Amino acid sequence: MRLHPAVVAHTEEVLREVLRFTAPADGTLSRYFRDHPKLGSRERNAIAEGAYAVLRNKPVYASFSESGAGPAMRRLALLGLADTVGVDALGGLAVEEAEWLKRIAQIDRNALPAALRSNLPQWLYDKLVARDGEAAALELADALNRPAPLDLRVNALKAKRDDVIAELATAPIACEPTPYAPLGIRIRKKPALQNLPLFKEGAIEVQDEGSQLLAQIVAARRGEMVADFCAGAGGKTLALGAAMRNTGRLYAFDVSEKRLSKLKPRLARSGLSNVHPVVIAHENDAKVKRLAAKLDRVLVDAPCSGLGTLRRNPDMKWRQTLESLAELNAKQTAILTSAARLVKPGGRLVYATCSLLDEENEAIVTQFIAAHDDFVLVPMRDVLNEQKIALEMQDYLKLSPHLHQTDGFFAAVLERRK
Ligand SMILES: C[S@@+](CC[C@H](N)C(=O)[O-])C[C@H]1O[C@@H](n2cnc3c(N)ncnc32)[C@H](O)[C@@H]1O
Repeated sequence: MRLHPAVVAHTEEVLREVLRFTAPADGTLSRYFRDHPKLGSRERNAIAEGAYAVLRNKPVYASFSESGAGPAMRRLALLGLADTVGVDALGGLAVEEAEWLKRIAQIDRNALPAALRSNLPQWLYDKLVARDGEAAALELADALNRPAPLDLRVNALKAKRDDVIAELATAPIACEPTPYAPLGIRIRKKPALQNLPLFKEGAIEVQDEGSQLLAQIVAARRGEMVADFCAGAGGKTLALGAAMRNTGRLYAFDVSEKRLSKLKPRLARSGLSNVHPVVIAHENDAKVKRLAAKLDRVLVDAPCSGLGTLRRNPDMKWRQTLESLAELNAKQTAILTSAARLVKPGGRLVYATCSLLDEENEAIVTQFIAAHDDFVLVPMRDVLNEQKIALEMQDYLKLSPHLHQTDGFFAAVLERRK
């Protein structure tokens, strides 16, 4: 069945806002749908998919839309929709539009110049090519430009992975265990989970496998004192709290009250009572300082460019610049330095980002170790061995979508000397 002809106009309208890049695209889309309550779920999906395709493929679409007729935004919307829902599903196309889309479909995209085909901003493409070479950079770009699957984490306090997979199968939701994370489940489609008893009862949470692995390498144990320094909406906090079997004390710090408030309903579902969310003014807040040298584990999931999550947030690549990167680097160093003070002798500090860039990752850690001789790097291969995770790594955890089918993540484990 064809989509309502208004879908193209809605996609055009939402793109006009999204492409200003003044706010995250997911928020803009949610607001748009709230303002247009009459749109059905099929239409909403098509509009969102179409708009995301434009964000993913903006440079290639811009070159395609040099041909064709009609308003530029409509051409972009048509390209996005044609690539996702397909031309045949689109209602209300003018004859010349349908013919133009057919001509575009014949173009061999692999024959386009490499930088254009990467669909990355030039500065980012140049950085990746300089580091990895053109072939690897293109492979990475290609994986980053595809939608991600939906990963779940099973809450070990409430269920077992095999039982959850069996229950999902009855829904019916086709899924499989994730290859590396012991509690992960991967779903290829995007079913609505909110109404499933498994979700309502807190047996499952949405969390990328890479993010689950980050929480696991923190290796928080029963009865320990732990801080998730940049907890946000608590994706990793929930995994840490469950790993601690709901014992000990887990502080969830963040400067954003709004983000931290999103942790509350998730905590209620999870059944965790060992988590203490604390809004802090900045990384040197007195609430942080009084925990100096008291904690067994501190996770710094630092604010970063988010370029490892382009599969889910394709607008990030257009919202980051070399200037914003430099600002982030200063913040990352400041937060890591302050969080380090909380670690007790023999305790561990984990620095993590969802960035793919060395300057937000290795460079921050190397600089930190050079300035703090009381911390030593624990090679990631040892940490992964301890945790029985079958991943080949050297000193650091470096996950990327083209190699591990996860979002891009980085992590380093540092131990405070006794
Ligand atoms: C990568 S996000 C955290 C995501 C979260 N850990 C999760 O797994 O869902 C980084 C977080 O750092 C927070 N942040 C920024 N500056 C901070 C600071 N100075 N101290 C603590 N948190 C900060 C941001 O508000 C944001 O929520």
